[in-house]
Amino acid sequence: MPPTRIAVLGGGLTGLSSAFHLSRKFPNSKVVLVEKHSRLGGWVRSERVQLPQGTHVLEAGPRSLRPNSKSVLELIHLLKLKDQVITVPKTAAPAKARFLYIPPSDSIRASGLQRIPSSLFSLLRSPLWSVLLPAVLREPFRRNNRPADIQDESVDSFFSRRFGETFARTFGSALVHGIYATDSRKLSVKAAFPSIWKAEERGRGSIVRGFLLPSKPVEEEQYDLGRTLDMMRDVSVYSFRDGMETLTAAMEQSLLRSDNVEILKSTSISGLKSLEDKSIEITLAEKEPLRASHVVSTLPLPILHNLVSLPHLTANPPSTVRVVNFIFAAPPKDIHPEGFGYLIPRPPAGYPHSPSPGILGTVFDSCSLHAQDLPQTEGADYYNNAPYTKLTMMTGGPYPQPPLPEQLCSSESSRDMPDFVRSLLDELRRQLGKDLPEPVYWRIWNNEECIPTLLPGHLDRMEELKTVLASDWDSRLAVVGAGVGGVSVGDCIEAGRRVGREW
Ligand SMILES: C=Cc1c2[nH]c(c1C)Cc1[nH]c(c(CCC(=O)O)c1C)Cc1[nH]c(c(C)c1CCC(=O)O)Cc1[nH]c(c(C)c1C=C)C2
Repeated sequence: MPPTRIAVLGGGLTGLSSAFHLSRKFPNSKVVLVEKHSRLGGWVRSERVQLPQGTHVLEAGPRSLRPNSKSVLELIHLLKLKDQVITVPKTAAPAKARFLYIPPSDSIRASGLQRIPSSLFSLLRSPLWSVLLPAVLREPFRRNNRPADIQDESVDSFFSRRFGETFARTFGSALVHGIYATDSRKLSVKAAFPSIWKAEERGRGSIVRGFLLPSKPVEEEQYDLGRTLDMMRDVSVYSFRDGMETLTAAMEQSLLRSDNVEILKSTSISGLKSLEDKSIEITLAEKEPLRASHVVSTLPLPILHNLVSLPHLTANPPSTVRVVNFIFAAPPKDIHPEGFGYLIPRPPAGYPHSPSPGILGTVFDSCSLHAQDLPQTEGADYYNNAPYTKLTMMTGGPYPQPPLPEQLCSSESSRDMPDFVRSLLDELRRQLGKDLPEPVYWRIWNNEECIPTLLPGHLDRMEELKTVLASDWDSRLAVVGAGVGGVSVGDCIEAGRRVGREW
């Protein structure tokens, strides 16, 4: 029976996408979106700040998208956001130049900011060659060393087996910092990087061989893309003129215009139970309970665990990421090299036990996102001529961190720079090897428990969860979101697009 009333729990990316797609797919059903906070959008938060000579978009969460996610392109088409898209071509510096920062204390010979080679020529000239080249050249000739009895393992164990420990720590841990903000020794390779896990199988033990062989064609999903693919030709990454919140705000506006959608903000959920007639009752704090024929939970799994008894909801520990935006009144050329930014690998001795700045990486936002800032730089040469530079430092994850000021703040609200921000700035000067000017603006965001670390065995656990949802809840309760499927913006939108297919 098609759903009569669908409750979508959680108004972040997955919740908004679920409500948007379900309300279109079931136009005769009522969709109620319930969100604890007074705003929708979850971790997607963009803010335009006003400085004496212009305005700048700052992001707290995801800031750019890759064009390979068709579910996001479809939303851009359906929500008519094409004119607000800003793109970075594949040939531009931020697409090509990505860096690692290797501290002088590291055991590998290269130190400082090192460009990650993107071609054989650049590899041969890179001080990183001694870590990269022998590891990659030897890998196809190493014996198949995946133990027969393992179904999954950590990213670090996987890369160490195939490329050696130094490669795994230098590149693997940095990659994992930049996506999951976690320790690569804990993250499941099969859940986080399924294509690499499959490549090893295809290459009969060798990842390199596996990537050289054709992979099985997968059944193509159909998307309503309009002309978005044309717009994305030769694009490396993209965003929106007013930041990523454009996407979540447009979904919210579309839901507000829909006759069959109701949005309940500032509404906490205190319970969830299946009733005799198979409908589901959602208990709300300070409001009448809600009855639904079907429920989509996009809540973080540990939060759902407080509402209902289901297996594996607390298996994955979440990472907290502190994000600090800086604006300097100087062109990017005076602050940093041209490029996307840099990632920092795990220290050779592991993460410290005492609080530290804990920098995972820094994004050179002006390079990819200068089109968000006003006034626009005359001519194309923003790198040499823009009057301002904006960049973002990402900290936390597996690093223990010092306490934050009680009130999260920015240079607008606080006269003095907190010690934490000062320590980041000192570290930034060391890492860039430059005597930087004082920033004219800074802003702290604390993304508390924002990304789950999917521990090995995650995919099997999620299969078991699905089985229980089918047997005990008749598949009327769907559990989706970053803690179940992938953590990227595209994964969250896709999860919302697919939910309810079996209803
Ligand atoms: C709040 C910080 C976040 C960190 N990772 C993510 C967030 C939201 C999630 C994430 N970041 C990336 C991906 C892969 C995207 C894909 O399409 O494959 C995901 C799921 C890649 C990425 N990492 C950084 C940037 C700017 C991007 C591009 C996408 C985006 O804007 O999020 C930089 C970065 N992110 C984090 C750290 C520690 C870091 C360091 C420089 C954590």
